[in-house]
Amino acid sequence: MSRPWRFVVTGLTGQVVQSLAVRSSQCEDVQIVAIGRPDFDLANAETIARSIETARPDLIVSAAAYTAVDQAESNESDAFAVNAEGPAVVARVAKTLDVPVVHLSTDYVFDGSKAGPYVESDPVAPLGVYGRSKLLGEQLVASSQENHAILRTAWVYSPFGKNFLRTMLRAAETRPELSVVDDQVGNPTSALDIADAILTVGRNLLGSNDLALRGIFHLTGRGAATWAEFAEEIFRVSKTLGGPFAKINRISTHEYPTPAQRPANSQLSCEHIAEHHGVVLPNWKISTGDVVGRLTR
Ligand SMILES: NC(=O)C1=CN([C@@H]2O[C@H](COP(=O)(O)OP(=O)(O)OC[C@H]3O[C@@H](n4cnc5c(N)ncnc54)[C@H](OP(=O)(O)O)[C@@H]3O)[C@@H](O)[C@H]2O)C=CC1
Ligand SMILES: Cc1cn([C@H]2C[C@H](O)[C@@H](COP(=O)(O)OP(=O)(O)O[C@H]3O[C@@H](C)C(=O)[C@@H](O)[C@H]3O)O2)c(=O)[nH]c1=O
Ligand SMILES: [Mg+2]
Repeated sequence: MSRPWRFVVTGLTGQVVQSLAVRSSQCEDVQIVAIGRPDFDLANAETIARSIETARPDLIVSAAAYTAVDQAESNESDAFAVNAEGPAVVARVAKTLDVPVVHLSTDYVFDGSKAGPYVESDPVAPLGVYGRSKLLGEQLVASSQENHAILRTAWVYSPFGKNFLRTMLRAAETRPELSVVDDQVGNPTSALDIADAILTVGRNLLGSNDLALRGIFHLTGRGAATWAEFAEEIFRVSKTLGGPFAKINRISTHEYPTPAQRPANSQLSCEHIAEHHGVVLPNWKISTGDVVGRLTR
């Protein structure tokens, strides 16, 4: 067999990076090489080219980001450096090396005013700094390296790092009831499923010059939920496994004030990636059960 493809992934401890390490260990044809701070710092452009070149990528997965949505409101220059200017440099290096880029983006590029699921061509109108910085990141990546796939995902959870699912399980260890917003609808997505999709999309980009494989794609778990419904499912499963449990009080957004405004509806339609890359993620309840199981075992 020929040597495995080297997928160089930005970030060391991120949910998607760690999930790629898990999933690639189950396949022979892809090796994951993670690069991160201090050697590779998106906020320090001089570190970017050298660390990518040293890692000798066949493909770059641009997964690192400033993901603290509320903090971004008061740290605009940091968010734009990490989510927009840094990824632009990454994409320019990819162009120089002639390797494809898979770049991750977010449902928060939309304002949530649409009635149904958003398609890739729907108008963007981010509500906050995080969404605006990620949108500029998409635009700079796309214009720097045409050989790209931008994957917009949403509501990412996993056994790793900081995410809503782990926040809920931890909170339930000390509190019998939790109040969670029930008027924001989206698509909870397991980072382990995202990792499987990135492996498939990456192989497709390396295997074909077809333009239909390039561009923006929505990539989320199947099915929609409110944050309160997501929390209830987390605890339904956790309870059956003898893990933490809390009763959910369904509240509205105005009862849970936050620095950043979030879209009321950020459901994404994933037909485009199904058609062109053959990628369909499991229903969010299936993967939520899997992740709660991994954490409660
Ligand atoms: N989390 C979510 O709910 C969603 C995420 N996304 C997008 O998916 C991608 C992956 O997200 P996720 O895995 O959850 O991210 P995490 O929040 O779990 O991790 C963020 C990663 O970014 C890295 N990072 C942050 N700042 C820098 C920097 N200055 N230089 C280098 N690396 C840096 C961190 O590095 P370190 O390891 O050093 O801490 C970490 O590895 C991101 O692009 C995000 O915008 C999209 C929709 C939803
Ligand atoms: C912890 C908590 C949150 N909430 C609300 C706040 C918010 O509206 C919603 C989710 O809160 P979080 O802070 O976990 O989620 P948030 O940081 O908004 O998550 C977003 O992260 C970025 C990176 C993305 O790209 C998005 O797709 C999305 O996943 O739940 C409650 O109502 N009760 C609670 O106890
Ligand atoms: Mg492998």
